[in-house]
Amino acid sequence: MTNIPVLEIFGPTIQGEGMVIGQKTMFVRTAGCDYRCTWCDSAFTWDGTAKDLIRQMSAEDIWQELKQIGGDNFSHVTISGGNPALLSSLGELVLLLKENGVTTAIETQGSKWQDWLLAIDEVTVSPKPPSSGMETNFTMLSTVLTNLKDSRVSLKVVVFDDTDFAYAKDIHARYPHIPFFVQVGNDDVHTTDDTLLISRLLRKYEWLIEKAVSCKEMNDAKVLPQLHALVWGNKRGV
Ligand SMILES: C[S@@+](CC[C@H](N)C(=O)[O-])C[C@H]1O[C@@H](n2cnc3c(N)ncnc32)[C@H](O)[C@@H]1O
Ligand SMILES: Nc1nc2[nH]cc(C(=O)O)c2c(=O)[nH]1
Ligand code: SF4
Ligand SMILES: [Mg+2]
Repeated sequence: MTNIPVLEIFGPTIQGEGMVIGQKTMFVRTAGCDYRCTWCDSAFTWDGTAKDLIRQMSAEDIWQELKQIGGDNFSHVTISGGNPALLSSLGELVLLLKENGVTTAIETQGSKWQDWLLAIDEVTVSPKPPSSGMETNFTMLSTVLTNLKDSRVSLKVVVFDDTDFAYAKDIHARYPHIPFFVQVGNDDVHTTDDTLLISRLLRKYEWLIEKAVSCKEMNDAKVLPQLHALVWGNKRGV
């Protein structure tokens, strides 16, 4: 069945964010999202601008393309989007990767559940702070996190300002036993001026570190930049 809408397959690169930052990985980016974050760095997955690039693929098609692009140089695949948890059809891909000895990770915002999430090796759940313009459904988020209680899961909140930081504290307090990450927000996702962007992101990283180290509720949190943005700026497919 060619029923997985794919926008990008790329790598190997490194995971630039969160719980397995630095891990060599391939990426599969699916199309479509139930959110519309104001600052989304992958808005082309849902705003229509890349609709002609969407390919309806089968799990086997995706696996063949991963091998064609990555050769022998990968053993890990990250599925992102958009929101991949919109797609029940991804279960087949997750199974196929597992059968071939490939470990898997996923990026999702915790607004939807799929049973195949239980077969993913590293699940990153990233609820959205006020600056995104989105509202968190805490009932759904709690259901997702409860279902994943025996999985390797982490929470990652992108922070742009003080209000977002307060939201991040609240999320960490609600789910204290889940490894927690705050991530620098990129507020200029279109610039091609890497030098300017990188120096800005580093200043924002310093600001976020300052916030976290002076906050006792964040004693157990990890503070990270988007490593890929510091290396490649806003370039796509890295
Ligand atoms: C593009 S999203 C796709 C997966 C899923 N929809 C989600 O948001 O978790 C992947 C990750 O990028 C983060 N992200 C998106 N735009 C960002 C930005 N402008 N600055 C920093 N992180 C961003 C999201 O919060 C999420 O953790
Ligand atoms: N290198 C790299 N790391 C990432 N971590 C999360 C990404 C995403 O867009 O979901 C991403 C991405 O697009 N590239
Ligand atoms: S949930 Fe993720 S993909 Fe969807 S709009 Fe927000 S950041 Fe973008
Ligand atoms: Mg990204």
